[in-house]
Amino acid sequence: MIDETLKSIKPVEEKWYEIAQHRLDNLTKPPGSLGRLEEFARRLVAIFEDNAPSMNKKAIFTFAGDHGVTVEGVSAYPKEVTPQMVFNFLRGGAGINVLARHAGAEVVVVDIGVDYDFNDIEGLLKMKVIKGTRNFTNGPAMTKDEAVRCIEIGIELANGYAKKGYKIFGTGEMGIGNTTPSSAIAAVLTKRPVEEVTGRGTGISDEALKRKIDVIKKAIEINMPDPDDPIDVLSKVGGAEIGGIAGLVLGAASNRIPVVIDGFISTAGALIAYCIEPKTKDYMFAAHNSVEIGHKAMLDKMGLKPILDLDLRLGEGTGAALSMLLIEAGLKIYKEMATFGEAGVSNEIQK
Ligand SMILES: O=C(O)c1ccc[n+]([C@@H]2O[C@H](COP(=O)([O-])O)[C@@H](O)[C@H]2O)c1
Ligand SMILES: Cc1cc2nc[nH]c2cc1C
Repeated sequence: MIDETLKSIKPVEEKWYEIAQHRLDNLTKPPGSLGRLEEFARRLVAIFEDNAPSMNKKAIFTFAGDHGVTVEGVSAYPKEVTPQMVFNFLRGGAGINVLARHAGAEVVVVDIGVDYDFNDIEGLLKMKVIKGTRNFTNGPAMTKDEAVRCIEIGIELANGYAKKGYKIFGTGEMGIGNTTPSSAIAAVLTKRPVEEVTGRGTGISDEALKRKIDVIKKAIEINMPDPDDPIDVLSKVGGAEIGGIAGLVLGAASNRIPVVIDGFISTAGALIAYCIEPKTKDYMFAAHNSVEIGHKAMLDKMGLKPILDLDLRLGEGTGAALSMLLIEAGLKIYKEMATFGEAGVSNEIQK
């Protein structure tokens, strides 16, 4: 299934950027004066291959998973918070629910790896691959099959929501401990020292940060993830929600749907997808610059420039929801602004 998806991922065509640029330069403004809003419009026109696309249906996928490595004391919060927050998402009371409502996006909550039995609770997509990953200081977090299954779930969701007419996706996640595997992925795939890509996550002490760095170093030493094999990296030092996000990005690209990448953990998932197929980059928007150090290294590796810089570090998809509003603003400018000709405004630049 992954191979089939990869085959259908095409880069966006230069021709469409030129078509979009031509219109942008005819709108009543000095060329380039709407800055990155113009970039968003150009990219959307090229992704959709449509000069007047609409993005009325938006979905943010919040993948939840637990992490065996939390027994090492790498988070400021207990792992029970993961299922508790899932209930909060389903009741509509979490940060992502508020900001998604603000952005007019639907929140899709996916249990891909929570160490809790939700039974038949309404509103949750039950796609559990694993009841929490294994503690990766002793061996791989997941088997290769489990990692592949997580990616497939992301692809299946992208295919299903594309079919239902959704036009833009956002990524999000919830998982106590998940900045630890994300830093491990960042270190392996960007080849940076662990210290440079490991931060405080939910807000750990200096002492816990030292422990977290040692834990990640040990995990990389013991598991020896192959930096040239992103699925090997995902299975050995990753997490279920990170795999789901990687799959969603691959599926978005194969369906020609723009995907807004949230913060640090989402970017680790996006980086796995990028290393599997670099063409996915054409479909990605980096929502924001997370407080988490190490985020920039991953964005730089993919050549993505974050849209917002609001000192966010919540995850869930909150940054993705906010930046969707700006991406949409760029499209509205493109579709609704008058041209020089229509408005009778002179387009002659004085010498
Ligand atoms: O999105 C981010 O950049 C981000 C940065 C730090 C923490 N988080 C969230 O906090 C949790 C992980 O933090 P931790 O300290 O438990 O590894 C997880 O539920 C994430 O959604 C998210
Ligand atoms: C309360 C809480 C909410 C979260 N949302 C994403 N990560 C989180 C971590 C905590 C601790």
